Amino acid sequence: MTCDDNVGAAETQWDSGYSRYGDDRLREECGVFGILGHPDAAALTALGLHALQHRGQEAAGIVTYDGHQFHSERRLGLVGDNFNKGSVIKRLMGSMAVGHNRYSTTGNTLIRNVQPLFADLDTGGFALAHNGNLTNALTLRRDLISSGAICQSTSDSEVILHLLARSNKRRIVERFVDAIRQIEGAYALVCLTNDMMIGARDPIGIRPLIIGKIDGCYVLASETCALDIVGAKFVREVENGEVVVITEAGLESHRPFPRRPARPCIFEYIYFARPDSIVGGRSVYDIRKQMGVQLAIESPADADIIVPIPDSGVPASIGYAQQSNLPFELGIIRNHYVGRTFIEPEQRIRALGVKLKHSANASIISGKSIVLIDDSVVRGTTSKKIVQLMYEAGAREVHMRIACPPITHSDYYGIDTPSTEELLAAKFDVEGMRKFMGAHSLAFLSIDGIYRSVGFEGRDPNAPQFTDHCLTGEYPTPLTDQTGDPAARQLSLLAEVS
Ligand SMILES: O=P(O)(O)OC[C@H]1O[C@H](OP(=O)(O)OP(=O)(O)O)[C@H](O)[C@@H]1O
Ligand SMILES: NC(=O)CC[C@H](N)C(=O)O
Ligand SMILES: [Mg+2]
Repeated sequence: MTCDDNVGAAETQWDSGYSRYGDDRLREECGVFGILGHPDAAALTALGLHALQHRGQEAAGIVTYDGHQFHSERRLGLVGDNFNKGSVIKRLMGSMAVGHNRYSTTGNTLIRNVQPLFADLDTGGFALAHNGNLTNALTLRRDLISSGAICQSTSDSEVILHLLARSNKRRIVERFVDAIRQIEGAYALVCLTNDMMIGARDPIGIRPLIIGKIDGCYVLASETCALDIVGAKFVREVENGEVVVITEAGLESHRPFPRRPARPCIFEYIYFARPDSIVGGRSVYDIRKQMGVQLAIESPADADIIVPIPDSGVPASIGYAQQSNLPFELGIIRNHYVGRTFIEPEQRIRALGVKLKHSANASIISGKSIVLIDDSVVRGTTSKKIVQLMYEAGAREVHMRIACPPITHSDYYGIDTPSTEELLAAKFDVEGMRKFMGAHSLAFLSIDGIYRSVGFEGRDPNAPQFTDHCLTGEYPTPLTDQTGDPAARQLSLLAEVS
């Protein structure tokens, strides 16, 4: 099957539970944002989503409530292309809004899967924005369908709406708690009802969610960079397993799960979050720089200059250069009109994207022995292309250094890896990867090096401080859908093109 076979194909959830529709895409994260009680709710949500664009480039949506009706705009494409007109923002009336940037993990890139999802419940309207991925969604979906549910989308997130609708509890918050007690996996949720905004994080807090305030109004967002853009002040994080209910009267906190230690995803620090965000009380930029420092301590290289692979490799390169006392040089120039390539849906386009995105600054590279630094290697598309580019620009030696350990396992919590076999580090050992890339030498940061960069002495094997399943294969929740009946992975018989 080629990538193009994806178009118009009925949707099936394949072997490992990932959404494979004939392409080998690796997708990640989503961005969520919500605000209650502000006259410019839709405009601020559009700005917040803009700041969170790095978390999802596939589609964006905003739902508002004006006291009488909900208004929804859900579009395929970037926030800046779809929510840049006054007329669109004007249509989104009301002082309550919730927004979402999507990268699909379950369900194709179709308008019916674009969030926020909306349902008319007997308690009123309910809009849902979800970052993460549910690991028992297919099992729940099959049960719901066999008891009469008619699913409107093929996204895992929709099961939450059905569970809410079917709950026999009276109050909406009780129904919500009833619903999230049945789901497994990763979720940071921002929801809107007729009179409240609800935020929730899964019991170990895999995906981030923070609380801010602007002009006396509460804001919920995936990252602090979304607060900064609208001028909101950071209040605190929504804690793991916490449900916050925000009304005009203020914020109420609920604890529907037994208390457990948090285990947020280590990849927020490695790649996902924006470097100017503060995640878990730590600056992402500082941590990435520390990853570079640790990498230089563990795997020094005899070279002339340090060259970052933009964008995410930049902070680690600064740390590596400082630690090794070598000059930091922009040997690769990044084209600003190409986004994140790792999250590009199709491998063919991703490969072209990498080519378009990075150009060699030959006057810096020529004749030099260089250390190339990137934050991570997934398929190896970027590193292979860039090593080649460096040699073409006249590099004498190219030493590749990666500021995280090899990614050997797939993710089930909001990053859509194609299959474990397609991860470069699952196919080859370090020497095999070096040969694949064509580099003179190759080294990865150790797992303890990652934990040291975040401020610990190392990884606590008895109670790991983060979930690092992609690096260790230790999954922190049951993977129910992986053990279920493969027949249940047929998501929809309907073939659609958009
Ligand atoms: O091994 P690969 O499959 O190529 O994936 C890894 C690359 O993808 C990411 O960059 P991306 O272009 O997505 O985003 P960035 O601009 O934030 O670095 C990451 O920073 C690596 O450079
Ligand atoms: N990456 C995400 O957080 C995706 C959210 C949800 N699972 C979807 O596919 O729409
Ligand atoms: Mg990169």
